[in-house]
Amino acid sequence: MAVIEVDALVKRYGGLPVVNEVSFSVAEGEIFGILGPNGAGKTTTVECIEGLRRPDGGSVRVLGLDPVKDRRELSHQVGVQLQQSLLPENIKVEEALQLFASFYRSPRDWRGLLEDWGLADRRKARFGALSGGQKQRLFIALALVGDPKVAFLDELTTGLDPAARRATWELIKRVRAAGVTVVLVSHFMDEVEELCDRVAVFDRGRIVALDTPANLISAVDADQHLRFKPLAPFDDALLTGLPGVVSVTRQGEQVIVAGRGEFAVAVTSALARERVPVAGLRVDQHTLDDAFAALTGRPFDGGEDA
Ligand SMILES: Nc1ncnc2c1ncn2[C@@H]1O[C@H](COP(=O)(O)OP(=O)(O)OP(=O)(O)O)[C@@H](O)[C@H]1O
Repeated sequence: MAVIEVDALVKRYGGLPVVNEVSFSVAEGEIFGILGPNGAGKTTTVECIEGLRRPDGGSVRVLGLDPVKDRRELSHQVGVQLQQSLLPENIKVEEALQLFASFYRSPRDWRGLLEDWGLADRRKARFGALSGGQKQRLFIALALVGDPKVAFLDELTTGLDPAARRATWELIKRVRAAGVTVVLVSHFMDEVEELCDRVAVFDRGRIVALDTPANLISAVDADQHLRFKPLAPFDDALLTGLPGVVSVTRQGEQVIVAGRGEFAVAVTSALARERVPVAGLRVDQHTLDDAFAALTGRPFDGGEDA
């Protein structure tokens, strides 16, 4: 069942479309990623889905309801991650959770959320005294306190260190495992690759691709690179004629083989056959960054001010 259906959504500012004929649907239980550089129209799209903005064209349905007309009803079924500025500095962690729980018809037990999100020992702390990671976890807990069917999370791990990011990702997987559909707006390719079942890549108000991260990456039609340090001499001609090999270059002690398809297997087999031992063998895998560049013709530059 589609939890969210967006059909030919248009939103204009000053007559110019910033969201232009965007269509997609999100299935129940998915983690759906919305990825794109600054100004691509991600937030505007999500705000139309949340009922915060009125579309200029197209239609949006969330759990079968109209987000603008049925906003009141939907507010009980949808959780939205707040932006920092919306909580007073001196509110205590437990007060914030209690307050938000009071907005909902059938909230979750906020004490359980304190435990889940590693905030139990900070329950009496004031918001302003929390670390960046604790604030971020509190925002996610607040988005979940209404026991929503759908949660919108925006820039989930901004400002977190690598360990805290990983921990947050594991918790988001648990949120999904508990049956919540998650829409994740992100600048971070690694986060999207790790978490999202499918991702819509936004660019200049349009969706330029929508697929699983793996499919987006494997669709990149560009050379891959295999690098290694040979521990015995060999003639480059051994590799240049192999299937999929595009070029063989040397950089100091390193050999770099550019190729496509199954070329890496052919290269390593040929080296083994000729008894050329190698060290430091690695393939530079394509990433979502490469997929974005291939789709738009520009490098992805959205991470800078994320
Ligand atoms: N209220 C508004 N009035 C006029 N223009 C707006 C308004 N809100 C957004 N825009 C413009 O619409 C475009 C899309 O903005 P949006 O915030 O949706 O992009 P985004 O992909 O979420 O970017 P970011 O990652 O920076 O948040 C931008 O050019 C932005 O300047």
